[in-house]
Amino acid sequence: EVYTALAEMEELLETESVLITNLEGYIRVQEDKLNFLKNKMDEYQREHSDASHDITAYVSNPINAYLLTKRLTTDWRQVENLMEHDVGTDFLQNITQYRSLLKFPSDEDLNGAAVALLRLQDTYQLDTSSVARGKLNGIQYSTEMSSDDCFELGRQSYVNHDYYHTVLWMNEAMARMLEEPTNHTQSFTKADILEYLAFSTYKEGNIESALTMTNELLQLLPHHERANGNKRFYEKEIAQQLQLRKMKGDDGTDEMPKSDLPVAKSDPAIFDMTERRAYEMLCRGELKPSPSDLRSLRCRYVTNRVPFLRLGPLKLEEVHADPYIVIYHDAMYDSEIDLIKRMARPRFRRATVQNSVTGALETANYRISKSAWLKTQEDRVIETVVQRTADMTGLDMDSAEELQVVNYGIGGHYEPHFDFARKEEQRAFEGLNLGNRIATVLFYMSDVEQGGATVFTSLHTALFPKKGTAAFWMNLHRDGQGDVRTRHAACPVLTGTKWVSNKWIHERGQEFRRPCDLEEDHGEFAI
Ligand SMILES: O=C(O)CCC(=O)C(=O)O
Ligand SMILES: [Fe+2]
Repeated sequence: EVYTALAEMEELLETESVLITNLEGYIRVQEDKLNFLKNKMDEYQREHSDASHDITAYVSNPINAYLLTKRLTTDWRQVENLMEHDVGTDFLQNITQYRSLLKFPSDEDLNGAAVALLRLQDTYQLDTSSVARGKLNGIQYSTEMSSDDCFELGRQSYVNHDYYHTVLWMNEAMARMLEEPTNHTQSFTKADILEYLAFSTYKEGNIESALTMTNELLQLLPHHERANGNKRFYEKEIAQQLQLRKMKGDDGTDEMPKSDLPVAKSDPAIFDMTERRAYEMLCRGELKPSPSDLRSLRCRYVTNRVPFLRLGPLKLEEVHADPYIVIYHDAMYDSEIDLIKRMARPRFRRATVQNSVTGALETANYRISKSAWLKTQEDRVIETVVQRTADMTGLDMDSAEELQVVNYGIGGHYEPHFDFARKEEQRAFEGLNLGNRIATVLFYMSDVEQGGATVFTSLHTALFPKKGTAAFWMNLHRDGQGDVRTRHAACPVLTGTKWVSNKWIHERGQEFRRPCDLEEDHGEFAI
């Protein structure tokens, strides 16, 4: 699929450009054909009206007689042949060939892109009509959505069992439809919208509104069978509820209202509402650490860890005291970033997560991105970056994983998680034999126009990407236990593109650099 990385979606524009050229070609050939036929018709008409003035005189001229006969035999055959010849075939064949050469999105991509748009709408509290008008978080972009686009998004939500967004987008489709000039090629009618709206409104628990909409639908199409059945159901249900309110008791034997609209399985929510609220508020920049948390934080140059740093000190900014989280500025240079992106692009694979039971790597909707791994020895630039990571962390890099380069897709995100493996995840990092992930270094390789922050849900701390900076924190306490306070997430990218790379460092080899202890650390700085 392509929707999981914007870097890959760029290729779709190339596909589109080829399709446009192809369509242009088809239209030109079709127009030539029609022009030829039109000229022929004019010629026929001209001759015919001449002849009609005096039919006898016309045919009595042997030349005319010959030409008339010719027009209706060989000339006409040519017309028939041309009418019969379907100029579309060649162009369709071309498109079939392109399918194996060019990148085409699939239905899964369409669904992924739709779900992404809805996720952005929820996380950033974007109101439906602003989104439809191309406004994202107050910034007006050039794109607008037609009623057809809104209807499709509503339908997609319905298929995903997401009745909440179905109602929002079907209402928007209706509003837009009434504003737009009559469109005869529209794939849906007002009645279709009402049917989706009524059923989804019922699913959302509002039977009265569902009934009102069904009645409205029946005014348009009085014999709509399903709507008539649903109307009876809703009326009965409302009557029963009224009765129930008077005296308790309900036999609940009624048949459910019917819908033949397609439905797919939905995902269960994966993190609790309190954390979700914190996560979303952090993503929107609405939740900040308290002033007392911020008071102790400093910026400083790091010059003493290795001699090289006297020449090129690291620029450290503390962002959280306990657990200690810092940002290094100018931790990766533009030229390094360019090369790393170039190396990663052809190797992108959909990012996976580890199944906590089986240890297997699998894809999940809560992590939408593509990633690639780069080995230290592959290029001098990677070596330099890894050396700098050693300087930034004071940790041994022999036990570090390869550099993981990540590009997020439309609304790409990674929901709250720990980078370390928990006790129950016995099989995590199996085979590496390097212990748990003791530390994370997260390089930001792009600015992100809107959204895409890294947020620590229990620390109320958000890091907004700035190209060239790197975040660093320890995932484990001194006693080797995971520090649950490091739980973090990547917020959905609202606009712009987000590139990061991860360097995960493991426990093995850090014994003298960060000696372990029988106790947890208590607020002492890690570096
Ligand atoms: O992209 C981000 O901001 C965070 C990524 C992350 O947490 C991860 O890949 O483990
Ligand atoms: Fe992470």
